[in-house]
Amino acid sequence: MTHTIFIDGEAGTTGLEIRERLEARADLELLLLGDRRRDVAARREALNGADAVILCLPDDAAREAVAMIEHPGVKVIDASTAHRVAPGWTYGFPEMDAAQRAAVAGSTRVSNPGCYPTGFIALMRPLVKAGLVPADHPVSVNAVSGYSGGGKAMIAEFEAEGAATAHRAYGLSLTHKHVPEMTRHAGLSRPVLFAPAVGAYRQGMLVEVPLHLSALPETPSIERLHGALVEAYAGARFVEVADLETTEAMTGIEPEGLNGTNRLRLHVFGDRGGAQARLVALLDNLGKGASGAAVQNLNLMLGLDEGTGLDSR
Ligand SMILES: NC(=O)C1=CN([C@@H]2O[C@H](COP(=O)(O)OP(=O)(O)OC[C@H]3O[C@@H](n4cnc5c(N)ncnc54)[C@H](OP(=O)(O)O)[C@@H]3O)[C@@H](O)[C@H]2O)C=CC1
Ligand SMILES: CC(=O)N[C@@H](CCC(=O)OP(=O)(O)O)C(=O)O
Repeated sequence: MTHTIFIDGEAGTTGLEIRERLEARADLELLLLGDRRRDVAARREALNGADAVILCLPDDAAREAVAMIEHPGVKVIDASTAHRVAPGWTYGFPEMDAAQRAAVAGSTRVSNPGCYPTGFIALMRPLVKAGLVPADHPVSVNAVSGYSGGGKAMIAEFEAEGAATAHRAYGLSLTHKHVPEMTRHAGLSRPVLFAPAVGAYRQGMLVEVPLHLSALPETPSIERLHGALVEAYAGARFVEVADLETTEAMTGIEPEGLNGTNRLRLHVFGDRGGAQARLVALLDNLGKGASGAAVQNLNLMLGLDEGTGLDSR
C-alpha cells in the first residue's frame, strides 16, 4: 500500500531533509508543489489530498495550514513550535516514556519536539520521574547549535561572504520559544533557565544540564543518575546512554558527532568527589532534532516500523 505525503515547506531546511529521507521510499508517494508551494489553493488541495502532511513552516504559517485541513482522515505532523503544548496534540517524542510510542501511533495530530527540547527532555524527564531531581528544582540548560537551526535566514547569514561571527549567545531575554515545552515535558514546575548559543558550523548540537548534586535530595551519585537514564531508554533504537567508563575517559565532546543520523546520545559527566555533574545530550538538530524525528513519527502514524528509511547505526 502506498501512502501519499505532502511536505508543506518542502524547500526549507527541515522540509528538504525530510524530502531526502522519503524520496527513495517505494511505500510513499510525495506530493510536491515546486514553484506553486506558496500558492494557497494548491496547498489547500495538497493538505486535504494527502494521507499525511508534514508542516515545515514558521509557527503562524503552520497554524494557518492546520486551519486549511478539512478532510478528517489527514494525519498531521507539525515541525514548528505552534502546537508543542497545545491541547489535542500528541508530543512526538516516542522514547519519552513507555506510553508515548503508542500515543503517537494512535494520533492524527502530532507535534514534533524542538531540537533543543529533545536533548533536554531526554536527560531530565527520567530523573524527575525517578525523584532524583524534584519537580520544582531550579534547572538551567546550556546549549549550542549549528547555524542551520535558524533555518534559511541564519544559514544565509553565516555563509555570507565575509561573515565573521564565530559564536553567539542568544535568548538573552530568557523568553525562548522552547521554554514551555522543555518545562512541561520534563515534568518540571519551575520554568527552566535556557541559555542557547549558535556556532559557526552548520549542523549538530550539544544540550547540557549542570547539576549541583548536594542540592538534590539524598545527593544522588553519578551511577544513580546514569542508571535512571539507562533504565529509561532500555531497548530504544535511537536513544543511547554512553557508558560511564567511556564518558570518564573523554576530555571533550563535539556537537557534530551524530550528524546525518536520527540518533541521540546521552552522557553523564561527574567530578570524582561526587559533588557535581554535567549531563550532556548530543544530536543532529536536523536529524533527531527535526527531520529524522518527523520521519520516525510518520512511520508510527502510518503503522510502519518506526525505523523505516532511517539510519539507526
Ligand atoms: N532548522 C532546525 O534545526 C529546526 C527547525 N524546526 C522548525 O521547522 C520549521 C521550519 O524551519 P526551517 O526549515 O529551519 O525554516 P526555513 O526558513 O529553512 O524554511 C521555512 C519554509 O517555510 C516556507 N514558508 C515560510 N512562510 C510561509 C508561508 N507563509 N506559506 C507557505 N510557506 C511558507 C518557506 O518557503 P520558501 O521556500 O518559499 O521560502 C520555507 O520553505 C520552523 O517552525 C522551525 O521552528 C524544528 C526543529 C529544528
Ligand atoms: C540556532 C537557532 O536559532 N535555533 C532555533 C531553534 C531551532 C528551531 O527554530 O526549531 P525548533 O523550535 O522547532 O526546534 C532557535 O533558537 O530559535
